[in-house]
Amino acid sequence: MTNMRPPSKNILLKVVILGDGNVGKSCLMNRFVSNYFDANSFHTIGVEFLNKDLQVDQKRYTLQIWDTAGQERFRALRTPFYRGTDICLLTYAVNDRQSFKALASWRDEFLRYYDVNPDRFPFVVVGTKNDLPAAQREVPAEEVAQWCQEHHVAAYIETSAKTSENVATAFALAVQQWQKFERTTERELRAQSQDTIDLMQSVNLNANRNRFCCAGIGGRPAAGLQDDDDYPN
Ligand SMILES: Nc1nc2c(ncn2[C@@H]2O[C@H](COP(=O)(O)OP(=O)(O)OP(=O)(O)O)[C@@H](O)[C@H]2O)c(=O)[nH]1
Repeated sequence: MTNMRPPSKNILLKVVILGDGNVGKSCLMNRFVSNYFDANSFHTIGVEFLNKDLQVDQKRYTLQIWDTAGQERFRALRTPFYRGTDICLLTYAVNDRQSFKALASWRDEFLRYYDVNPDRFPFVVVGTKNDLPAAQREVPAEEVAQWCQEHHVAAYIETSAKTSENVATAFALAVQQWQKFERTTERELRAQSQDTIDLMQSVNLNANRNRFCCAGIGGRPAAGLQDDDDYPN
């Protein structure tokens, strides 16, 4: 019995990373999963995924991280993988204004292929290449914060796959956003099931009333419905 492993209690979450080509999506994933940085990373073709276990707020998760190809010509290869996503990271590079401007179209593309309510889905904006000198920065943090506010994205973080700064924090933040929406959904489901129970109670009351009614019209009700107190012999 010593080699029996306890069942895994990890919650599996599918995380998709989107953003323009060259912003650093593959490097972000590789730094997080393998603690590795490739200064000559090649373009991704289609999608690639890696798993990584993570503990957030005393809960254990397995993140299934999908790194997608940012180049337009690979659109048809990446979009079939959007369905079933739990968390979407929208990435841009702090030294590439165009990649920041493209965030809205990445979000739109995601929503076109995975029909979820954008206001209730954990999108997280991730700035990459935060290690670059200030003189190369093309996207001020305040502008990103404003974009997030306008698009109802609650979380934004800048990272560097090169130095590791904020990489693990970005994924933990993303899980926390997921937890937030999950808790809201759970609360609503609980409230709904409470309503259902109340509804069932009123249905039962009606059922009792019908039973008396049937007895009055047609004599004795069917055997299964009879209550000895109500129908004395
Ligand atoms: N300075 C710096 N360079 C980075 C960082 N992350 C990635 N890079 C570089 O940016 C280039 C592109 O990185 P990738 O991770 O391949 O970019 P990608 O977004 O996956 O690109 P596609 O596969 O074409 O979508 C590579 O030369 C990386 O070395 C970073 O944090 N800092």
